[in-house]
Amino acid sequence: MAKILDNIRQPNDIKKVPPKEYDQLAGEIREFLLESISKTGGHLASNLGVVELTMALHLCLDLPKDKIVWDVGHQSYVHKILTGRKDAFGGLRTFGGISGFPKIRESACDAFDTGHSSTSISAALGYARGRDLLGEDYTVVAVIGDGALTGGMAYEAINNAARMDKNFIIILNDNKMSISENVGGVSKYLNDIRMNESYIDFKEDVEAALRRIPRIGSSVVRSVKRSKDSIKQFLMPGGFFEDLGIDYMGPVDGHDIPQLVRVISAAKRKRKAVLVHVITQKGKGYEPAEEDPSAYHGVDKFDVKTGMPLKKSTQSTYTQIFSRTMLRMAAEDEKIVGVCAAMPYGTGLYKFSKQYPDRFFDVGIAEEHAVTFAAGLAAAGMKPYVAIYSSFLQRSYDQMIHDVCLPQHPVVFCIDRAGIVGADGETHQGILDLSYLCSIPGMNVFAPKNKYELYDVLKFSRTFDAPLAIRYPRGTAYGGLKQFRAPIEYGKSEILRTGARVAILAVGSMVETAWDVCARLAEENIDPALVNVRFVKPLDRKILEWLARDYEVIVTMEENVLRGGYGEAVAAYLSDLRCQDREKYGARLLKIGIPDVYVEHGNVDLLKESMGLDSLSVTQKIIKEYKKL
Ligand SMILES: Cc1ncc(C[n+]2csc(CCOP(=O)(O)OP(=O)(O)O)c2C)c(N)n1
Ligand SMILES: CC(=O)[C@@H](O)[C@H](O)COP(=O)(O)O
Ligand SMILES: [Mg+2]
Repeated sequence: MAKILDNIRQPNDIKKVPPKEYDQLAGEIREFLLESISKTGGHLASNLGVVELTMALHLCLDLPKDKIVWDVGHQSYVHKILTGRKDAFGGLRTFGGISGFPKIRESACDAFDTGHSSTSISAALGYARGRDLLGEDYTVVAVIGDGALTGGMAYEAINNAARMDKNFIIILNDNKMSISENVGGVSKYLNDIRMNESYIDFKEDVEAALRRIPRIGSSVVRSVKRSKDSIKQFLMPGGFFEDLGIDYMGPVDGHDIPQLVRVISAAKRKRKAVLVHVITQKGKGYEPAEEDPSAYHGVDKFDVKTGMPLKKSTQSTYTQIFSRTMLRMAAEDEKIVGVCAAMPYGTGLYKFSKQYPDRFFDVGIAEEHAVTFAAGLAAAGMKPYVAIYSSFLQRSYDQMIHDVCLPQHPVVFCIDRAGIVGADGETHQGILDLSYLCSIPGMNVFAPKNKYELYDVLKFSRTFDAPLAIRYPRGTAYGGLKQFRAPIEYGKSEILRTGARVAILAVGSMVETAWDVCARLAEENIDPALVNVRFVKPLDRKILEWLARDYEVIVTMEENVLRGGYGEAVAAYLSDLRCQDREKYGARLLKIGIPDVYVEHGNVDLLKESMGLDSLSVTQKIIKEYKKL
C-alpha cells in the first residue's frame, strides 16, 4: 500500500499532507525509524519521542528560511526524514554517510551543527539577533530537552534571551529523561508543572473568570501571579521563566499535533522570547523503548521484534573495568566518591550509584560544575573520581586549571571515549584530551596499554595525592601483553623491548598497534625498542635521554591530535637535549598521531587507517625512515 511517507521527498512536503492523515504519517515515520535504526544503530528513543513535535514544527515553519536549532541534535532524525534525507538513512553514521547530528554541510535545513549539549538557545539567540540586525524576517526556534536544560550554558542564554523584544521561540521537549532519569531541581520543577495538568485553555478560563470579578478581578489575578504558593504554579506554571521575562506557554501534549500547531502558531506571534513547554514520552510507539528509554537512547543493531541487540559482546570494555574497580576500591575506602555529568551508564558509574548512593553524584549535563564540585569534595577530604567522556571534558578546561590543578586537589579524572569513537563523529571524537590536559601545569596524565594496566593505575590513584587524569578508549578493553605488568611508578614508562636503532614510544591504545608493528618490522630485519609510555605527563626524561643517545630513530604513537600531544612534548625535550650535546642526542623523531583536523563519523578502524594510525601504515612510515639511515 502506498505510504504517505513516500511523498515526503523535500522540505515542506509535509504541508501537502491533509490533517486527517497526520496520525498515519506519524505512524509511518515511527515504523521507518525502527526499521532503519535497528539495522544501522543510532539514537532511537529520543527520535521516537519527537515525531509529532517535529511534524508540527515543520507544519508551522517554512524551511530552510526559518531556523530550527536542535539541542545535542541526536533527536534530529525525524527532521532529516522530513527534509528529504530518508533514503540516506541506510548509511547513517557510516563513513561518507549522513551524520547522526545536524550538519549544515548536509542540508540548508540544518541551521546549526550540534552534538554537545545545551548550546541550542545560545546559537538560536545569535541567529535571532543577527536576523533583527539585518532587518530580515524569519522564525528562529531552539529545541532543547529537559536533560540539556540541566546544562549551565542554557541559563546563560535564557538570561540573555529575556531581553529580546522580537520573536524568539524556545521549545522545551520535556520527557523526564536525560540519558538516564533526569536529575536535579530543574527536573523537579518541570515535574511539578507537569503534575499540575494545567492546560492552556483551562488556565486561561480560570484567569478570565477571576478577572470578571467586579472591581477587584484584575488585582486578584495580579496578586495571585505575584504569590509564591502553589496556586501560582496552577494559574501560571513556568513562573521561573515568566519571572525572568520569558513568556511561558504550556504544558502542551507533545503528541497532539493540532494542539502543537495551535501553540507554536501562537508563539510565533509573540514579540519577545517565549518558551513552549512540551510534554513527550521518550521512546513513544515502541514498547521496549517506552519501558526502558535509557536502554534505547543509543542502540547498536537490534531485533525489532524482541528489542534485543543482534550481537552481544562477551569481552569486557574499559568502562566495565573501571566500573568493577571502582566498586572494589570503594568497598575498601569510604572516602572514594563518584561524580558524573548525566552519564552513569556510559561512564560505568551506574553500579556504583546503586551500591553507594550516598557517595555518588550525577550533577546533570554540567561538566563544568562536576569538576569544581569534585574539587570541593577533595578539599573536604574525600577522594573524588570524575567519570566523563573525553570530548565532554573539554567543557571543564578552566575548572581543571583554576579549581583542581592550581590548588593541587587530588581529583582523579577517569576519561572514557578517549581517541576515535567512530559513529558520533566530529563532536564526540576524544582526540584533544592529551593536548588540553598536558597543557595544564600540575596535571598528571596516564594512558593504560590494556585492561590490566587500567586496573593497576586506578589502584595506584587511590593514594596518589595530586590531580591525575586517566584516559582510555571506547569499547573492548585490550587483553593482550598481560605478561608485561611492571608496578606503576610515578612518571615512569615501561620498557617492553629494547631492540636497536629504532625505538617506538607508544601511548595507551597505540601500544597494541605498536606491538604488531614490531612483528611486521621484524620481517624486514628491523628490531625496534618498544616503550609503553604510561605517563604522558610528566615525561619520563631518563628514558628519552637513553633513546636519544642510543637509538637513531625515535617514533611516537598517540591516538590524539599531534598538536600539543605527546609527540610534540618529546620533540621539545629532544631539542633541549640537542642544545646540550647535538652529537650525543642525535636521534631523529617521527611523530605518529592525528593531524590538525576534525574527524568525521565512521567505522573506527577505517578512520584510523585513513589517518595512518593502523599497523601497516605505521610500519611503512618507519621503514621509509629507516632506509634514510
Ligand atoms: C556536553 C555534553 N554532555 C553530555 C552529552 C551526552 N548526552 C547526549 S544526549 C544526553 C541527554 C539529553 O537529554 P535531553 O536533552 O532531555 O534529550 P532527550 O534524549 O531526552 O530527548 C546526554 C547527557 C552531550 N551530548 N554533551
Ligand atoms: C548523543 C550523545 O552525546 C550521547 O548519546 C553519546 O552518543 C553517547 O556515546 P556512547 O554511545 O559512546 O556512550
Ligand atoms: Mg529529555
